[in-house]
Amino acid sequence: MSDPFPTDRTAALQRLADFAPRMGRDYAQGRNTDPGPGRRRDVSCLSPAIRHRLVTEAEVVGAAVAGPGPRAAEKFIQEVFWRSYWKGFLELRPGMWAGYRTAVAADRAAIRGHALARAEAGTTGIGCFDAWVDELRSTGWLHNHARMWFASIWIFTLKLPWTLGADFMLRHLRDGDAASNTLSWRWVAGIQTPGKHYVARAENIARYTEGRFDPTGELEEDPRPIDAPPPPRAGALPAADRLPDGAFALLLHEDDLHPESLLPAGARVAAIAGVAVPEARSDGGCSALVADSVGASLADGLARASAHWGVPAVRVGVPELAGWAASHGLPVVTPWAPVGWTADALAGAGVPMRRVRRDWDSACWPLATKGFFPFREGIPTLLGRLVPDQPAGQPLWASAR
Ligand SMILES: Cc1cc2nc3c(=O)[nH]c(=O)nc-3n(C[C@H](O)[C@H](O)[C@H](O)COP(=O)(O)OP(=O)(O)OC[C@H]3O[C@@H](n4cnc5c(N)ncnc54)[C@H](O)[C@@H]3O)c2cc1C
Repeated sequence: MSDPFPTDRTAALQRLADFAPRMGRDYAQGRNTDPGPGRRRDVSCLSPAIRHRLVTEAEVVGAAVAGPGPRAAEKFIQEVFWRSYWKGFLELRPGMWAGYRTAVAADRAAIRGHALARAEAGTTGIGCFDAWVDELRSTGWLHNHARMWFASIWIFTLKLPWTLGADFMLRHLRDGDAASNTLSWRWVAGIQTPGKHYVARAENIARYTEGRFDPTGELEEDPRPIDAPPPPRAGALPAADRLPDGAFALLLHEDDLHPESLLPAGARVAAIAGVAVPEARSDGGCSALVADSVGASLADGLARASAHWGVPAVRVGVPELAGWAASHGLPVVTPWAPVGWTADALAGAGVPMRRVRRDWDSACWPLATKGFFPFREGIPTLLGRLVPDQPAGQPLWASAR
């Protein structure tokens, strides 16, 4: 069977085109159901491609607008904006990522007994949970609803620290993302929206897995939310840099692999390199599947960039970056790496870089000051600004509902 998760832009665009007709009613009705690997038709499975920007959010939302239309595809469009919301939320509060990394290390050092090992090995005896561990390890992906159930069972039934669950998932996810993963785990635990936790219920799992699993009697269904301080207040989004007037060296990384649409026509790219450190996402590294998937996506980005600007492109390690930059003697330009392990690695590379940011991010991120629902009110305006070609006769949905 071909890989269900595209690692090159051509395959991702094909997947996008194939799924676009299902972004309306099919998605709205079927997105919560997980019929299992090989049988999913009502979700796009595009998250690794979007996470690396083999296809951009603007292209994905543009396909929904041009296909079923903004009203019919409202639910799908909102889900893509959840990603932008989470990215913005962390970008305005970078200390949450550093705090999470510290907490993972502390919780790992403090944990006693074998419960963590059983959870990570998928030998808890809870059939659905053990199957999701197996699926996560073998495919690098889980359906959104399964991620919610998984995190809830990890926290409230197995009573393991949420940080270690987030770390385990992140090591194995091909779409692994500092913002979406950390903040979704916080949300399930009830510390992102304080006091509101997500409780996995056997009846809900049986219904939305179409009877593949029925953990009746196996789950803690009346837990208290985790007690922790609320998220910090939002800070300001740092300004992005301007492109140099003359030639520059372009440094790509796993957070944005479509430089053809990031840089303006006429940009004078004279050298290209790419860096990927997926193993830096956790002190425990990442799975081989994740490393291969990220590496293949970066290789595709480098090959396209090389063809587009007509200069060679090489993959380099972080320790070689300073030498690569010095050998070209040009200013280094890089897509804005959002808060996470790549930004951490680039900041420690000792190379001055100009960080350029997409209009999408500059428009969305500053709005992530409060909860998603106030953010959602701004989506029609964002759509009008970021997805210009709205079909006639299909106005955006009304913002207040
Ligand atoms: C505990 C937990 C951890 C998660 N960790 C990650 C992660 O590390 N990386 C990641 O990309 N997503 C994460 N998600 C969000 C979501 O599960 C995946 O994005 C989604 O399952 C991807 O499937 P899809 O591509 O078929 O999405 P579709 O339903 O087809 O949606 C289209 C796109 O919208 C975005 N999207 C959809 N739902 C969400 C959501 N709830 N939050 C953020 N973006 C969303 C994704 O880019 C997705 O590809 C997590 C969710 C939970 C509950």
